[in-house]
Amino acid sequence: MLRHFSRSLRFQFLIALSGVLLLALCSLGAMSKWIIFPALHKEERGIISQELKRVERSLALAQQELLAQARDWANWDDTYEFVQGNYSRYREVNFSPEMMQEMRYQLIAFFDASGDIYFLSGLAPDTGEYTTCTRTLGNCAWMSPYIDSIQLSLEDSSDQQRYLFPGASSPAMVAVTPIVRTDGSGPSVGWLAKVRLMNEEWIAQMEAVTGLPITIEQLPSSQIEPMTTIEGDTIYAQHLLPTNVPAINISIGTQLNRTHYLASLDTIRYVLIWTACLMLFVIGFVLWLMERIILRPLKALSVFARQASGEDTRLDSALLCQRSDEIGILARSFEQQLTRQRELNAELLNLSTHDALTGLPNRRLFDQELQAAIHETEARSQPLAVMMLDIDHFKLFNDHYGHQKGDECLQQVALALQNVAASHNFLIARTGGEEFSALLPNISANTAKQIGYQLHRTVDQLKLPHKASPVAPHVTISVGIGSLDDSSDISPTALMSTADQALYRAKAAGRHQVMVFTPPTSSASAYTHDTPL
Ligand SMILES: Nc1nc2c(ncn2[C@@H]2O[C@H](COP(=O)(O)OP(=O)(O)OP(=O)(O)O)[C@@H](O)[C@H]2O)c(=O)[nH]1
Repeated sequence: MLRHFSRSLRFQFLIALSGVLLLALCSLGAMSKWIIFPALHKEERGIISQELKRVERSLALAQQELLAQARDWANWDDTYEFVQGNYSRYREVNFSPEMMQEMRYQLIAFFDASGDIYFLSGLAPDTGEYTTCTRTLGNCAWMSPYIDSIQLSLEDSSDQQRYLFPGASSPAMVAVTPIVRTDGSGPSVGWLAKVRLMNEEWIAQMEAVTGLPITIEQLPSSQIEPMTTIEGDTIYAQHLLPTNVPAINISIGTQLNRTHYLASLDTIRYVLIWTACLMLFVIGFVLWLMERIILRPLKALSVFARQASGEDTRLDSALLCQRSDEIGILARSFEQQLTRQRELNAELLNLSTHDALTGLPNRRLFDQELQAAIHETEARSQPLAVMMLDIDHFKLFNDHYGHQKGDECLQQVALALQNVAASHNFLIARTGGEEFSALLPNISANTAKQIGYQLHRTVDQLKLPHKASPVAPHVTISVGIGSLDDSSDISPTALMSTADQALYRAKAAGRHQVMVFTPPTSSASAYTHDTPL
């Protein structure tokens, strides 16, 4: 059963379409894994990268703003005069803790033309205490690292500059610019530097401006952090910015919620699952269609063919033959061939069991029927009679009238004998050249004798001329009758031998007579009959 199914078209279609489905699903999976998901991921990284650049631009703007504020003060005649000691009230007029807090300056430093400290004003990072001094000592000691870095930068460049500086608690942005007159004329008489801490307060302001969460850290230069990291439903991106202290970098970063990305993933997964289900349905539907349109009719056709080859008369091909498609054409031509084949078979069977000249059953059919009749007779204990009939002096007929006339004579005699056989419902066959045999089941020897006379009379009544016959002027026959009761055994040969012996005695007694079998004398026991088995 399983072996048969594995060779069927249904199985082959199933395997082929399952293969197609598997290939399509693998393609979908591969496309998702190597094209769709990476594209989404790239898009997500692109978005966070752009947001980070926006934060960096805001930082650059903040630095630019601080530099502009420093330049505003440095390009002012009052400052110009103050640094040269010509404006004593400059401090009182321009400096106050409120101004420092409002402007979020941590430190404002003035340097003379030789780069030495002229005046310092700042808010202590720890206490917020406002101090002014001319040296980085006492309350102004916290200013020392800033001042050192500024003086170092003055050595490198005499132009204005801005940079990031790693502070003790938080990094700071520094802007340094030369002090000149308001109209920009005259030589620089010193430098002015402003320092603003990038502390939590500053970060909060930046977050308000950008609308993004911002993290700022100071990292050793040796520590290289990845640009982008993903943790759960959050993606982080950061950028390392150099400071004027080579050993330390400042990392500025931001983060985004991945809900958009995760929602896209969910949507794509949903689409993929539904696509797979749809494909499954389509392939199932195709299989169903194939089953209905091709496989079922083909199966019916194969059943039709099997039944036809088995000569099954129950086959019903009407539905198949009514179809207008290729299967219908195939079924119709198959049925036509089958009908033709049956006709030929019937013709062949008829040819093999009937005599071509007279149309009577031949010896082959007679012997088959004889065998069957003996079995039947045995089983039911019924009588069975046989006859042998022979045209008298038929050689002389042929010699006198010719072979053609002899054939016609045989046909007429056969027809007459057949009519009698049909009326009594027994079988008569042409079993030799001019010899006929009759099989009379369930008929006693006496009744057979009556029938023998009837046959004898019938041929007589034909009055077929036979001038050469020494017996009569017309064609006559001799009849020998035997029966199962007369036979010592029940073989066909033995049974036919009784009729043959009776015929021989009819011939010997002068022909043109009916003779019933009588047991032979010892001298007559050598008579034989050549009926084959
Ligand atoms: N025309 C014709 N003659 C046939 C046919 N078959 C056999 N014969 C002839 O039938 C004749 C039979 O002759 P025999 O066996 O000598 O018998 P017979 O002449 O009838 O003599 P008895 O039977 O003794 O009365 C032969 O001449 C055969 O040629 C046939 O199909 N057509």
